[in-house]
Amino acid sequence: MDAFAPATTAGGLVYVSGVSAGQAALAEPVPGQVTDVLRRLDLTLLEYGSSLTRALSIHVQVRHAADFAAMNAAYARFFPSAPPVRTTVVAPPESSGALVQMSAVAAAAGAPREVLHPAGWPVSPNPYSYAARSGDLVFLAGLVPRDGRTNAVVTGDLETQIASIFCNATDVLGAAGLSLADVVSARVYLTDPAHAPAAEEYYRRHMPPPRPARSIVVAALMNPAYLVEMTFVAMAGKRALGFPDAAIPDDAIASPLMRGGSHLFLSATDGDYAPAAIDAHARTATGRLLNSLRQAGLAWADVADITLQVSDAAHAATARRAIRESMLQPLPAGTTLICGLLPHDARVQISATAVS
Ligand SMILES: C=C(N)C(=O)O
Repeated sequence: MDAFAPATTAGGLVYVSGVSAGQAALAEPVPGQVTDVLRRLDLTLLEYGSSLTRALSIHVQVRHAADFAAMNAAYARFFPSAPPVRTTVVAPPESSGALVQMSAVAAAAGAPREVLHPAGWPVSPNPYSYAARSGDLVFLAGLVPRDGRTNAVVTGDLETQIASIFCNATDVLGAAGLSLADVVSARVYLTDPAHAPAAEEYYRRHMPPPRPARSIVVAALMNPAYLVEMTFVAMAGKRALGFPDAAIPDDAIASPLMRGGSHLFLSATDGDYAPAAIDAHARTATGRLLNSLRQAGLAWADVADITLQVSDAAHAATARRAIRESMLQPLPAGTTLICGLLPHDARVQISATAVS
């Protein structure tokens, strides 16, 4: 019983669930697996009336940071021009032989697609664009502490690194005529949970309230010097709270649900805390998500895509089964991310995108 559909179409976008290489390619090294995964994404997108060339955003999980260069070389062959934005983190795909897992969001048939580049910036050293727009929705690449104007890696403490990410984000959003006040969704990847308080303090000072829906997890990144990566989605001039009646305090780190036009972004909901059983964690997280949807006048059927964050690969199948048992058809697309969670005693978290 799977909790995720292979893909869903909603609001002019196709959401494709996370996939690893098929059985026949699992014995291959990284280039063969990357090629197989991208072909599988393409086939699914074609079935849903889109294609890999119309991808807006790809999320990549690699098992070993040492495979980054080989992953990039194989990946680049699929995108000779105008590649989608991309976020890459070190996270073990669930299947034991898999070295890489990817999920995608693409423009549906007939929907516009355009990549954007900040004025004066050199091209990215890796095969991804910095921003991709479809209609009013703008996806940003996972931004790392690398000065976009020079491609120099920014070392230093967490505050220095986040400052460089916010500076890059300002330039990239500017290329779309947007600002940080238009961000509807943020995903934060920290390499060390001890950095969370400093990251939250900087984020609170620089992200204008009401702050976007957000998830924050712990994962290693592609360059050992990086302490943080952030992925934003923005919506031109249409950001609004998902629950218009709910007062969100100005110091709240995230809004539970942020609307951008017809798209709704739900912050990651926690399950129970250790030592509860994993299925209880997953049911609680699903219940909280459903509650947020109901408060916004939405239902499970409006969910297009979910990210299931679990603290251990051993929890993934149990969590998915419990989610599947607590929800109704139709199934959303989904990705499982095995990573460190915050707070440290969380075991399961779920974030989602819905379309009304
Ligand atoms: C830094 C990235 N966004 C990447 O390599 O995907």
